[in-house]
Amino acid sequence: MDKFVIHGGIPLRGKIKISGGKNAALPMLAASLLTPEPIVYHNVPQLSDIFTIKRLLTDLGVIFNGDDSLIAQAKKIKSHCAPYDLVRTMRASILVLGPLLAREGKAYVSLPGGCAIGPRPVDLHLRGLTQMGAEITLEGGYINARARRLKGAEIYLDIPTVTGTENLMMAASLAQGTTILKNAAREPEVVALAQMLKQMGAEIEGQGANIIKIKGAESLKGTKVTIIPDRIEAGTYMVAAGITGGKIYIENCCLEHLEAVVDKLREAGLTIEPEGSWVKVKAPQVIKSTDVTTLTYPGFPTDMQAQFMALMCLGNGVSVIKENVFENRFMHVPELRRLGANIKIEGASAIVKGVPRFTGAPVIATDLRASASLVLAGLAADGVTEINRVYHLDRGYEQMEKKLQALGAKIERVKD
Ligand SMILES: CC(=O)N[C@H]1[C@@H](OP(=O)(O)OP(=O)(O)OC[C@H]2O[C@@H](n3ccc(=O)[nH]c3=O)[C@H](O)[C@@H]2O)O[C@H](CO)[C@@H](O)[C@@H]1O
Ligand SMILES: C=C(OP(=O)(O)O)C(=O)O
Repeated sequence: MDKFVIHGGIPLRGKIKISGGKNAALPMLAASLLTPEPIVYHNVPQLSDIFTIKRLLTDLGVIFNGDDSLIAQAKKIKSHCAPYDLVRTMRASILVLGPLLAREGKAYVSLPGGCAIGPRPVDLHLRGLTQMGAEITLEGGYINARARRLKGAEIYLDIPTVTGTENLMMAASLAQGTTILKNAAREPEVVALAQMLKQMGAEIEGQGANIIKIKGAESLKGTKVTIIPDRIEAGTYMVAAGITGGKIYIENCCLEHLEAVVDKLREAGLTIEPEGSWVKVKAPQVIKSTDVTTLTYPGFPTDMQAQFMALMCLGNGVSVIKENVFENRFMHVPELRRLGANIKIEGASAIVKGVPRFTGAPVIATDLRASASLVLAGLAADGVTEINRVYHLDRGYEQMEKKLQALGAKIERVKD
C-alpha cells in the first residue's frame, strides 16, 4: 500500500487546476446505461472510483473509449449484476440500480453495506423504486429488483439523499408518466445530472430545488457533457493554502458551488477572491476559530468537515464542529491528535481547541476526507508526517501529490 511522506512547514504558493468532480462524474457515467446511443464526456477526473465504475459498467455492456475525454456506449446490456467485489470498494456502484431497472426491467446489485463513516443504508432508493412499481427482494446480500415498466410516482424522501435522488431521477427518466421527488437533494451534482438527462430527452423541472418533476421518455438519446469542477477538491486546496500560511491561485473552481465553504473560510480569516478566471486564496496572519455545522446543500458539506477541522486545530480559540449528515465521521480525530491537536468529541460535535502547531508523526486513516485532513495537517506540521493507505485519497483526489508539489510542498508517494 502506497504512503505519502510529507516534510511540512512550507507555505504553499502557485497555481493549481481543479479536476472534474468525482461525485458529478459517477452518476453521469452510470447514466450511460440509459441509452444505446453514445455519450461524450469531457473533463472526466482520473480517479480510482472512476476506474471502478468504468470496470463495473464495462461488465454490464458499456464500451468506453478515451480517458479524460471519454465516449461511452451501451448498445446492449449484457449483464444485470453489480457484484459485491466492486460494490464493496465503491458505494456509488448503487447508481447502476435505477438505470438498469428502467432500461431492462431487472437488476441484481450487491447491497453496499456500512462503511467507515456510518451505516449508510439505501432504503430510500429501494422505497422510491418500489413506489414506481418495482418488485424488490433482498437475497444473500443482493438487491434483486424487477419491473415491467417503471411508472411515474410521487415520492417523498425522508432524507434528501444525494445518490438516492440521482438513482430515482435516472429511473424516472425512462419511466412511464411523471415522477415527483419531494425533499430531493439540491447538490450541484444532482443539477448537473438533471441537465444531462434533459439533454438525453427526459423532461425535468425543479433541479436545484427540493421538488423535482421528471417526465419519462420512451427512449433516451446520446449527448455531450462536461463534468463540473470538484467543489470538495477546490475546498481542500483552499484549506491547504490557509493552513500553511500560503497564497495560491485556483483554476476551474466554481465559487457558486462553494458558498458555505468560502463563507466559513473567510470567517476563519482567509482571503478568497475571484481574479479573472482564477480564485485567489490567501492565508491569514491568525486563523480564527470558527464553528461549523454540516448540512445538506447549500449548507456546509460533510465532505469538507475533516479538512475544516484540520484548519481549526491551529485556530486562535475554540471551535465547535457538528457533524449532522453521517453518524460516524470523526475517524480523523484520533489521528489529528497524534499530530498534536486538542480535540474532544461530545456526541455529534467535536470541540477543537487551537494549538500553536502540529508535529509530524505516522498516521493512518480509514476514509477519503479523513485522509485529506491528515495531508493538510502534515503540510503544516513541523517535521515529517507519513500518511498511510493513500488508496483512500486516490479515490477522490486526482494526482494529489503532484498538484501539491507544483505548489511547493515537499510530499512524496512511497510505493510499498
Ligand atoms: C458518490 C456521492 O455522491 N457521494 C456523496 C453522497 O453520498 P450518499 O448519496 O451515499 O449520501 P446520502 O445523501 O444518501 O446520505 C445522507 C444521509 O442519509 C442517510 N440515508 C441515505 C440513503 C438512504 O436510503 N437512507 C438513509 O438513511 C445516510 O446514511 C446519511 O446519513 O452524498 C454525501 C452527503 O453529501 C457525500 O458525503 C458523498 O460524498
Ligand atoms: C463519502 C464520500 O464518497 P462516497 O460517497 O463515494 O463514499 C466522499 O466523497 O467524501
